[in-house]
Amino acid sequence: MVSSVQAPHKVAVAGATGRMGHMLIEAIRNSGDCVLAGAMDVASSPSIGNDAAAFLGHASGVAVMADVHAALASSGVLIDFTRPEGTLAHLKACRELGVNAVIGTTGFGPGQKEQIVDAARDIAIVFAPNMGVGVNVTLKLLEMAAKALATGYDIEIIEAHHRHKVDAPSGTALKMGEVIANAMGRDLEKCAVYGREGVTGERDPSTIGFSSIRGGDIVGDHTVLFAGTGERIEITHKSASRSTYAEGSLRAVRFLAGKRKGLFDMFDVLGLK
Ligand SMILES: NC(=O)C1=CN([C@@H]2O[C@H](COP(=O)(O)OP(=O)(O)OC[C@H]3O[C@@H](n4cnc5c(N)ncnc54)[C@H](OP(=O)(O)O)[C@@H]3O)[C@@H](O)[C@H]2O)C=CC1
Ligand SMILES: O=C(O)C1=N[C@H](C(=O)O)C[C@H](O)C1
Repeated sequence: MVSSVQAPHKVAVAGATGRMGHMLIEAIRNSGDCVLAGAMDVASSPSIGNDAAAFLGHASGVAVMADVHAALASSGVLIDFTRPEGTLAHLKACRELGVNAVIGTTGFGPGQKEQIVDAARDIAIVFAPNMGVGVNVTLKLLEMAAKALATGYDIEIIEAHHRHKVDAPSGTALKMGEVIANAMGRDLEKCAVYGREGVTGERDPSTIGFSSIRGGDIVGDHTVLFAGTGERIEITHKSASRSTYAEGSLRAVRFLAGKRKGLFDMFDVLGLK
């Protein structure tokens, strides 16, 4: 449902010339209740100074800027799909200016995640490794499957992404592992196995395995395999377009309208908790 609370939502986009940046600027333009109020990218980007919607053949009146504070000056919320170090620098500025944030970036280490938790004491943040509705419903299905298949089934998570992706396993695969481990009362940090090579020995039944494939223009595929004796169950989600991530991000923007502080995820946004 499209909320009209505080609409139009004034949205800044970080990584404005990236794959998700472009998808978000197009989704904002088509949304009806959000307006592009700021756009930022790294200082070395050749697009600095250009209109942020030029790639659509449209003039938004918003230039891509390297100055984070200037790009946030007219915005109520930032959508950030960049890199962990960039997101954390942007978040510092959001905190100083009282701008809320939707964070889709993946690849954060534990200390970096703590910084996001800390920022949520002052501003409202939606932080999720996958903004797509379908993936979040898949996470709920996995929770149910993991409880029912707690013994006798080996769990393997296989993800495939495009050749440009820089982090592995994907944030979504790690979240799937976390949801499954929590449902089974296991600690993912202790039971995760990342890739296999050489003489590995027999499989330890308490482990959750991760395999990552990188190639071509694969948008994002995730399969969780529950391999038992005499049967196996596979739960798969495949993304065919990044538009699902952009639409989910705009749902997060609407969810944050009127919120002052706190850390939320897409289960909160979609009412799946
Ligand atoms: N949560 C979700 O639903 C989804 C999450 N993602 C995640 O979003 C992130 C971005 O993905 P994608 O759009 O494909 O990546 P891209 O590389 O296409 O875009 C990243 C953008 O961020 C900029 N950037 C890079 N480093 C920094 C930095 N240190 N500070 C500020 N800006 C920076 C890049 O600029 P330049 O190109 O000039 O370096 C580029 O404009 C990844 O972490 C990815 O895993 C992706 C899709 C969905
Ligand atoms: O880098 C990507 O492209 C994606 N990243 C996210 C992740 O790491 O899970 C979400 C989606 O799979 C696409």
